[in-house]
Amino acid sequence: MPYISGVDLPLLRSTFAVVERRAEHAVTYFYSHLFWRNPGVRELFPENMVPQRDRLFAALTHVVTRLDDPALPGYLERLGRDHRKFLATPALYAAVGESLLAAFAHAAGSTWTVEAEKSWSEAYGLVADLMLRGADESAAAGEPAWWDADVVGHERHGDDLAVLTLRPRRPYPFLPGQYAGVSSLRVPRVWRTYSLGNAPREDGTLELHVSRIRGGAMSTALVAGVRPGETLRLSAAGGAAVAATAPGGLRTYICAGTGWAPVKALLEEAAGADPEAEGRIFAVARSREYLYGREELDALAARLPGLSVTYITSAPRHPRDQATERLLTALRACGRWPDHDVHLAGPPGFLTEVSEVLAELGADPARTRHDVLPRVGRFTTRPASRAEWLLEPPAVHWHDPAARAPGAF
Ligand SMILES: NC(=O)C1=CN([C@@H]2O[C@H](COP(=O)(O)OP(=O)(O)OC[C@H]3O[C@@H](n4cnc5c(N)ncnc54)[C@H](O)[C@@H]3O)[C@@H](O)[C@H]2O)C=CC1
Repeated sequence: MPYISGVDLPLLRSTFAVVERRAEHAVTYFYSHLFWRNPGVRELFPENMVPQRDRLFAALTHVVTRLDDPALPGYLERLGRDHRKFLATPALYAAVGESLLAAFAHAAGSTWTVEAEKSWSEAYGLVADLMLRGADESAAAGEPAWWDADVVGHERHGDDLAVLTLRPRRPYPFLPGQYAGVSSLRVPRVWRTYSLGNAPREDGTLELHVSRIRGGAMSTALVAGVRPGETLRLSAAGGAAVAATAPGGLRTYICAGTGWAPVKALLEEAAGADPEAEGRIFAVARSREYLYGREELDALAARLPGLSVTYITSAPRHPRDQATERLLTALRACGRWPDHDVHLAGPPGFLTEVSEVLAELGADPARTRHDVLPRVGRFTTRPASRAEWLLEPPAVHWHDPAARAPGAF
């Protein structure tokens, strides 16, 4: 049963299938319409609109393919709560709805009937209402739209890596293994997610581990620009890769690059709550110079003597991904995979490759935990038909705020 009554779901999906095939065209029309009709709105969006364009259709696809999913209202309420950081007002939701329908009408051509328009208008209204309800509830609970956090430490590890220490100005609730949206005035209105690199501390400080991405404005600003004394913004912590292994349970932690950050947080938690923990840790980096967390990992391993530690890097002058091959060889030599919880963090390609091999080795996919990471998609790589979406629904670029940290704000 669709949870949205009065909306013709098959009609909604068939018009969306037509619009999706002309996605690039529809998105260009949508933003032109939105900015032309609402001149003040352009400045709410980042300067670089290219990633934004993919995000719009990824989000729409997520909603359209799940209109009959009972989990959708909760998802939309959390999304609305998260959108407070974009300063999304009821007027903006209304303007977006108007431009979306105009763009759909334009892209759908003769398939855009009065009935289709009515169904889309009703469906958008319901989506916007649920998102606004989530935003209102979070504001009524006293949750800020974002947390200001002062940079109190900035440690460089070579040209491409930095560990930032932040002190939020008000209590920031999170669980070990979660991530936060981060924004800097150096790159206005852009938000990127980074894992929090520590378990909650008494002094409230947080670590962000940042690897500079070629051409990435935010990662470059955080690694090479930001200095102590500056202020960053954090959105509410989210992420589902947080369930700690029950005391006494076997576990394997595998991290690559700055995927060390959430694993470090989980290990800090285990060192406090479960020092007898048994299992293994694999820390992977493209070269020895990129193993920036070695001292901390050795110190944590000393507090967790039941966990073996293996460092793996590519051989000198070998490609970055040789480290993954070496890791997979090491994982194949390990036993008892069905008995282990596996905590994984690292680049998306790494997660895909390692998860597949772990499943072949007998690890339980339900006990293999990692964040849902965005696929870097362009229109050209988007599935072309509804059948393809069903086989391989595109991942949503917005982070999944499903597992927010509990607590007072
Ligand atoms: N919560 C999480 O899961 C976190 C994920 N990350 C992700 O990690 C990445 C950071 O990258 P860096 O620290 O620069 O790591 P990196 O680019 O130096 O990669 C580290 C290692 O991962 C493996 N790897 C990388 N790309 C691969 C691919 N496509 N296929 C197979 N193996 C691959 C290689 O062995 C490489 O040596 C970002 O993509 C970020 O999104 C970062 C922090 C937390």
